[in-house]
Amino acid sequence: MSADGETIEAVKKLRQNRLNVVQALLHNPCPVFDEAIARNVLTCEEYDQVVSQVSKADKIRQCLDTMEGKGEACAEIFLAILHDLRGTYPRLRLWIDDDEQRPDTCVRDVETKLDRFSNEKLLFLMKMEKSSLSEELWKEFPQLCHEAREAGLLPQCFSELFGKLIEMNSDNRVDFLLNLILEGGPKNACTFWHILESNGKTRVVVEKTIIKLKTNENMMEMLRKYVAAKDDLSNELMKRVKIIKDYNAVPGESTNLEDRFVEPVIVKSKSGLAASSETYENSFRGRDHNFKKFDEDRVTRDFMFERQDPWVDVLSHVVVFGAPGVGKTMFSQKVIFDWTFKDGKLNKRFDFVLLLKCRNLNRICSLTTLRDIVLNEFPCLEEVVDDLLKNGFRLLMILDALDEMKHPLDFDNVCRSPWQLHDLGGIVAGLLKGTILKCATIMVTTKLVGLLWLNHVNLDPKTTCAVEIVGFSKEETRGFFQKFYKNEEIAKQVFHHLSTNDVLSSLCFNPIFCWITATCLGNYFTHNDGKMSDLAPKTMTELFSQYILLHLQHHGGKNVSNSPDTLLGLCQLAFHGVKEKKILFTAEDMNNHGVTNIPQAFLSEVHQKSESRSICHYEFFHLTVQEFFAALYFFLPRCVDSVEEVFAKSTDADDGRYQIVQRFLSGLLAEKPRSTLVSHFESLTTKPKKTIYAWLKQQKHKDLNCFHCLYELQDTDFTQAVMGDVEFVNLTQDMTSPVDCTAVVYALQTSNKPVNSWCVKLGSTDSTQRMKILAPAFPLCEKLQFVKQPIGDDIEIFVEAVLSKPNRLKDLT
Ligand SMILES: Nc1ncnc2c1ncn2[C@@H]1O[C@H](COP(=O)(O)OP(=O)(O)OP(=O)(O)O)[C@@H](O)[C@H]1O
Repeated sequence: MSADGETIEAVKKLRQNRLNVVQALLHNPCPVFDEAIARNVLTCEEYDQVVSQVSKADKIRQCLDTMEGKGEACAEIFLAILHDLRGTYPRLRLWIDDDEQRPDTCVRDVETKLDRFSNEKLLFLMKMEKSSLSEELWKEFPQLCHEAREAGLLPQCFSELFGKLIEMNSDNRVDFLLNLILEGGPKNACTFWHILESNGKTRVVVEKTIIKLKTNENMMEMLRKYVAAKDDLSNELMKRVKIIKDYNAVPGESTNLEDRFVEPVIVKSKSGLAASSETYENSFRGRDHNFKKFDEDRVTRDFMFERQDPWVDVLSHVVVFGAPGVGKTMFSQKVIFDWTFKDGKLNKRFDFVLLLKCRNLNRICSLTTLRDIVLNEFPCLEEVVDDLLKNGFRLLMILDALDEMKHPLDFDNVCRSPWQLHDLGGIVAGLLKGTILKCATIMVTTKLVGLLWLNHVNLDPKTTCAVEIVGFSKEETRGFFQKFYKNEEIAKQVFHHLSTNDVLSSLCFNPIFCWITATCLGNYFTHNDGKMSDLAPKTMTELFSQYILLHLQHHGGKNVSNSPDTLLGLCQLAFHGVKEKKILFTAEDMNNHGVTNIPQAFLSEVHQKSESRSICHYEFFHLTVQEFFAALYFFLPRCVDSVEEVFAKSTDADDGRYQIVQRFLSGLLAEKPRSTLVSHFESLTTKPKKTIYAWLKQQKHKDLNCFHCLYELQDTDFTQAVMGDVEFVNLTQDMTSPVDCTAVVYALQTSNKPVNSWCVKLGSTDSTQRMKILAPAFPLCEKLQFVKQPIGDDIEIFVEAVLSKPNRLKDLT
């Protein structure tokens, strides 16, 4: 209330929103001034004073000062003017009441008509009219660029490149500008229409468009159909992606994507696709991920859909690749989920998103058209499909799991039109090559093997964004457990269990192993008394045995457990694969090993291109699973291969192919995994025991892998026996990861063996973590030497460990 009792709500509102008003009106405040004169709240003198200010911002401020100075009644009328003109200044809608009851008193004809259209319709209208707008606005281009900049409609990168932008002189310069405006989504399109309308030179273009709309029923109808189809598609996709089903879900059981999804580490591919595809061969190894090294190249989901070069019109390809189980499918689900939210960045960028799963496309065997494929998947697009597929502008087409595509991609005979009858291989090849939907963005997810297909496309690096999903770092793993258990306490306990066990936690960088670990460990931590937690899997073999059991109980594993022949064949296939460094198997391989009934719980289909056709291969859904089955093979009574081979090979220092198999072989001698597995398998022998024990004794731990085997074996007596004459002097020099440290410390602590001299190298990236793992073993040493690197910041951990129990330490350097 003011001193004379008058309420001062309107004045207060104007004052509070002063900055908002200035920003909203900035691109052209004149219509507001005109309306203020028309409604008698601004006199001619006051108007002269307003327009005599130098900048537009100061003109608006002067006008606001005048209104506030004239009191509540004037301020109320001024607020009403802003309300009536809210269509011209969309930013006003951020705070001004959008009260439909309030009658529009504005008399400005064209504007009222623009106001009748939703922002979405104005965006589609701009798209539809792009070519005629391009022609008619060519001359006004520099002025429009200025106005678009003032209204904040240009992407950030053009604040620096603005000088270059207004100098553009090409025929398609307006087209380019309109693309930039459209990139900002419906609100920006609406503001731009109003900019056109408020400029004397361009107003006629708006009027012409409105008249065209009024006289052309089809155009009006098309706008309506577009908006409706987009809504329908959005609802349909939301239904499909918001729920995920775990591998072991019982019928009816599901989880919300948002309740499970954790942002994985994604890095920009530096080497380019050709080089990355070559590394497929090398993917046979390489589990250790040091996430720190990815920090620099890490990218966000939004970044992937930004044009890398500001001057290109569209981003043509987004390629997302990564190891099996690393979360490529989950990622594309999340992209779609984000799009379904209005006002999100992706929703502004793309009007339509289509998801085609290559596995589903495999069902198509006859000639077809892209139009039919799309309609079959999304019948809700019936009314707009032809327009949509004309060139695909502002369309995101996602091809999920290209590696699973059965049809050969025919790059010599590509499809050239969405309406052309063609085989599927030619259609997908056309999408990748851009002979169809040339203005769309095609996103492909694939394992490395699928990148071989893309080598045929010569993707332009300026219009392509290639990224690799690397997996979860420690932070994401923690986040995953929190989401998975939905119980802070259990998540904490499991995470703690893992942080004291590098053997298991090192697996969790791959989301699928993170899920396996979470699935298997949960039961051990649900009881508050903590009694069960001691029984939780500690070794890789215990974890995998639990997981295999889980798969056999659910998820179609029954044909393995009910059929000893299938199991034997599967294990034999796995072993021969490891032996030949092979992870992809043909149908012939399957036959040769007697795997007639493909167990989908463990093997997935991959389609690899050869000269002119696509060959169907099978692979274990992860190499580690293959290695587990390879080890299991030697415990089956009908195994015909000799386990000696697995240990003989390890003398060749460069060949690590059997390392993990050796660990699983040792682990399968241990009691816990055997008792887990025995309920589902025909009896497991102990045939390999003699060879494994002999090898471990004879190696005397020259090979670091022996320590891992001892860890998996969990046999205290044997560990004590073999640790008798081990030389430690340079042992940690070979330790390449914290997991190695864990295995060595286990052996030392179990045997309680005094160590004469030990040279420790902590490494530069994870020295604290290594120090924490190794420290409990330091009291056993007489002479301890830290090479290349002093203890430094980790001194406290060191001191605490050494003083915590009687120690033999005499010499420390
Ligand atoms: N970002 C994530 N957040 C949470 N869980 C994830 C994530 N990514 C993957 N997962 C888990 O890992 C499992 C496998 O993921 P997904 O199927 O997406 O992998 P993929 O890379 O497509 O595998 P493949 O190459 O074998 O087809 C999912 O079912 C889920 O349990």
